[in-house]
Amino acid sequence: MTAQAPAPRRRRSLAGRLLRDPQAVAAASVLLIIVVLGLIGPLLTSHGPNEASLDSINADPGTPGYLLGGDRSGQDILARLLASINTSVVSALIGTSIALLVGVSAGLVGGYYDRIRGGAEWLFSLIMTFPGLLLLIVLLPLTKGDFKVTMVIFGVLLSPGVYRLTRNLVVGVKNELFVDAARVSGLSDPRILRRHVLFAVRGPVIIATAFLAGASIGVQSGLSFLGVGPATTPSFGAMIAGGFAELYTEPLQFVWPSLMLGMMTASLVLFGNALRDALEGATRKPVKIKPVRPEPRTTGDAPAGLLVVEDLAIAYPTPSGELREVVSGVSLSLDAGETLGLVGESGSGKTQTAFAILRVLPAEAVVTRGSIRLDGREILGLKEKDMRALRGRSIAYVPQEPMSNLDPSFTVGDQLVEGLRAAKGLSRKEARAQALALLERVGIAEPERTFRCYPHQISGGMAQRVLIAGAVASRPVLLIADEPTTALDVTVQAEILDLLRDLQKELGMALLLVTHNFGVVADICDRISVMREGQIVETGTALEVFREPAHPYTRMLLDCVLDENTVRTDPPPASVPAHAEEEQR
Ligand SMILES: Nc1ncnc2c1ncn2[C@@H]1O[C@H](COP(=O)(O)OP(=O)(O)OP(=O)(O)O)[C@@H](O)[C@H]1O
Repeated sequence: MTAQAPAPRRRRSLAGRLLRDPQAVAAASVLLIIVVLGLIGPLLTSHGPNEASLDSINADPGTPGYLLGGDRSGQDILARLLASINTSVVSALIGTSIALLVGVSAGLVGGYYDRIRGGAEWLFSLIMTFPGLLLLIVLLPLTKGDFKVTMVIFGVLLSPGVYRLTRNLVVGVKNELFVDAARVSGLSDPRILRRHVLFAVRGPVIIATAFLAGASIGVQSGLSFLGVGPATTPSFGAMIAGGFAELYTEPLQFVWPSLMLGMMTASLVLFGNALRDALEGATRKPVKIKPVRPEPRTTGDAPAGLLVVEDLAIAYPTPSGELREVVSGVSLSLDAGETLGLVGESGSGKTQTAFAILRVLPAEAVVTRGSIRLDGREILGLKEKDMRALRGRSIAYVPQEPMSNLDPSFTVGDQLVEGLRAAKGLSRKEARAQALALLERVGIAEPERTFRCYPHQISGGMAQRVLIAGAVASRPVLLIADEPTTALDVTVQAEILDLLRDLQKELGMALLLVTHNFGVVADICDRISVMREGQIVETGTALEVFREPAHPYTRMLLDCVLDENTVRTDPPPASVPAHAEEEQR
């Protein structure tokens, strides 16, 4: 039986992903309708936005020729509203383009060339010190209140944010191998920047664009609300200011422009969020699965055992929103006091299976089907409170990287005592005595001294012994050890395996040993399950699997294990230096 590689899934285009997102579709539709209304504004109204008539001062909505009524200057509210859309759109286009042009170009160059970065940092820090809105008001004599010139300046004021975003992204990708490869292949720097670096950083910059557009519209409206700029420029801000004055008598004059401004900026922000999800991949809420109730055992052939995993499947959402299975239908069982080796190459899903049993999978992981029973009790679907009671008591865990699993801020003793008190409700004194006894039991020569040490003061092997001491403290029925020796010296590896085997016998624990190394399982495991691409391809007793591996993948893994026959026996060439010969011996 050979496991089939999953067929590659086609990745949807950005437009395709946006079209499937209701938020993106709704926000883009609202924006499109508003922009089109602005463009065809002259066709929808019989008056120009600046045309005033004494007869139409505060005209009621529905007055012939004044669908939304007249304002306090006798101007058509609808005509001004539609013309204000155009002012906003032009403001957004100018402000965003200038910010992107200045910020992205400087960010690309500043991020790529270290020698230019210092000057660029200084310049953009200087720009950031200017108080934006105030500066735009102070520059009024220069801009003559023209909103287009004002937006050019505002674009420059927005550029430091874009510069920093781009610079950080470029610094992150410029040492990637694909950029080195482009350099080695003889591409010029400008071409590398345009083709490889800009392409790699485009996502966050595109997302920022929607927010820059919203900011430009907001500032243009804010300035015209304050009366900066000629009254002949139709703007939501000026309309809101006018409506404010008539708030109590003609509240609708205030409502229309506020509503339109709110809809435009909210749609831009929502569209920006949808763009981010589409480009960077949204994190799905983890799907809660219903616990699989154990079937009543009428026939007696249902698998029994301390730990029974049946048809377990774990998946992760991909950026396109589809689920990718990393564990597909794993079944295994472990009796009390038994040792099962879960073996497979890197990425085969061993750790994911172990994490599912411990119920510590990342939040984005989705258990799509299956059942995990410990002593007949279904673990999937168990309340987190109940699961916490199991973890560290009935099920314990020994990790791969002992050093990174000890908190550097606390002594070894503090960490053991804390764990013991939480698990067994002991007094500080009792917990200390037990911790010292445990340290001695796991083979630490000077328990008192180690108890007072911080993690950086002990070796990796000692740290692993400390973690094993903590794991077995509450006499768990199941110990899961995930590559417990991978990070250790070869000599220490054997000692740690011996310790695990001794403790397992002494305490009668079941041991699930996750490893990629057949050598490790050879002398410690009763049974072996071989995993490949998320599936178990073979299970058997250690003897069966080593003597007669049934699956070609198992045979391949076994062939990778070095034995005496693979050691070179031919004499070293004459040119090998003496010290190298010494080492070979
Ligand atoms: N947070 C995650 N998001 C998406 N995929 C993940 C995540 N964590 C793990 N995977 C994927 O799950 C698959 C199985 O990973 P797992 O860590 O179980 O492998 P493993 O067999 O334990 O290998 P190793 O010995 O290298 O840890 C891998 O393809 C990995 O890329």
